[in-house]
Amino acid sequence: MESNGVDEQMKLVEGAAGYVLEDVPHFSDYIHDLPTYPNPLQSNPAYSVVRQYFVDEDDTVPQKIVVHKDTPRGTHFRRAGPRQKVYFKPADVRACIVTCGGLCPGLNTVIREIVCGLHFMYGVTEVIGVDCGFRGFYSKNTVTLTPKVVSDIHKRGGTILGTSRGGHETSKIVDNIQDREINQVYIIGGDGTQKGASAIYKEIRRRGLKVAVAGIPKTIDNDIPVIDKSFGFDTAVEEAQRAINAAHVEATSVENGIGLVKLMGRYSGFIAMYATLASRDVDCCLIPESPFYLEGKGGLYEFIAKRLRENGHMVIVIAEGAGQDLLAESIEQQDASGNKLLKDVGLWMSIKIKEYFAKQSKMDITLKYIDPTYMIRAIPANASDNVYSTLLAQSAVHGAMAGYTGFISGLVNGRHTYIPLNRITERQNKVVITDRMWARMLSSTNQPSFMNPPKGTTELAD
Ligand SMILES: Nc1ncnc2c1ncn2[C@@H]1O[C@H](COP(=O)(O)OP(=O)(O)OP(=O)(O)O)[C@@H](O)[C@H]1O
Ligand SMILES: O=P(O)(O)OC[C@H]1O[C@](O)(CO)[C@@H](O)[C@@H]1O
Ligand SMILES: [Mg+2]
Repeated sequence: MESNGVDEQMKLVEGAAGYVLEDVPHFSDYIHDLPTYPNPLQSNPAYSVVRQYFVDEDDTVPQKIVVHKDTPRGTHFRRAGPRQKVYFKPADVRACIVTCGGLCPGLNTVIREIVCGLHFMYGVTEVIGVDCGFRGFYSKNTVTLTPKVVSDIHKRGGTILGTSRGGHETSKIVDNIQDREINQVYIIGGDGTQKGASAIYKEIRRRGLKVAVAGIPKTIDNDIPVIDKSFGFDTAVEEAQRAINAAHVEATSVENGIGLVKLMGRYSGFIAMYATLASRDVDCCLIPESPFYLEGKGGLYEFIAKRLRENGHMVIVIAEGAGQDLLAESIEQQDASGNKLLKDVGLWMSIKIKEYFAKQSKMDITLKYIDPTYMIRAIPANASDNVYSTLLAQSAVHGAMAGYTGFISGLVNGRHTYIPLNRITERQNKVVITDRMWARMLSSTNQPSFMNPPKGTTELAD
């Protein structure tokens, strides 16, 4: 295999039969003659007995696992896990952890397992937590993190470090990293955060510092590409069921009852789609990727009337980013990170539906609007997300100790991998409405496809 490095962000290795490894940066790419040390896990009583515990340097994971006999082998990512050699003496490591962006179940588990992984697997004792996101590097104090401090934080929602949006000033952050003599930076956050991590990595590399930057992607919206799913997503979907159940109970307890539930999902409707598929009680699921309209043939009002005539009740799930184009207010607002601030489509829709049926006077409806938005992300991770978060954190620790940098720890086709930061920040993951999953969802609800809005439909311009 021959290295074909394109620039510091694209490190491609090509092999026979169209094999491509999208490799992650390593200290040795820009600092020469660094000493290495045997991995302390070799003498760890828990791990020393494991056969083949260390990952073979040549192990890679394919991005596409469905292939045809003549297709090229395609893109691969480096397999995560401990290496025989490490690039840090444990006593020299000074690590820091920061959490940014919105909350997500599992954040505390990731923090806990970075601290415990460094401590128990590698004998690293100096770990600090940065208070309240990126801006905490230069405007806040740090907290000392030990296994004792983090021992039961995985049972709590939120992040013990605090989080924030905005406030990313790359050179001030890197100055601070240098001043504090930090040499491993663990950055937990969504797409915005990982763009910030990428900027920090580039500046560190420009200054020629031996500082590893490891990202752990976090997003309940599941909007980060390449990875199978984000930690916390399953917990959020599970919690969303409780709101949908309540909406169903309310709707079935009255004549012509409608339960309307708004779920998170700014640009991607994964939570709404999976919660709908899981529940089987939902009659209509509306997401940002699939435009809809209210009036006329094939519209939402017509469908609601039909379902109420057939079943006497219905449940609608709407992702917060759906139908934003239909709302009247026009001034677009942004949060501190530059994300679009959404209008409350759930409240708007509940008013529109009530007004429509009141005007029609053919059917008396009772609509209950449930907005569990923050409840689905402010809870602790469920069991499977706890295990998943633990493995992501441990992979990040193994990668940083092995001298990798500018990478995220992510699951690809069920295998833990290291993915270059630029690969996950170049686009957002979205529900593809021409894929089978959306078709499965449509066939479970039997809702209209909203593909053919009648000409002159007022809601489209309303
Ligand atoms: N392009 C960028 N370059 C540098 N920093 C960025 C960039 N975009 C966002 N950030 C920083 O990353 C942090 C988090 O970003 P943001 O608020 O968008 O959340 P996020 O990580 O995308 O998580 P969520 O999915 O919850 O929105 C903020 O401090 C923000 O300033
Ligand atoms: O109100 P906040 O915390 O700024 O964030 C809300 C956004 O964060 C997310 O939960 C993503 O983390 C989105 O679903 C939501 O739009
Ligand atoms: Mg984001």
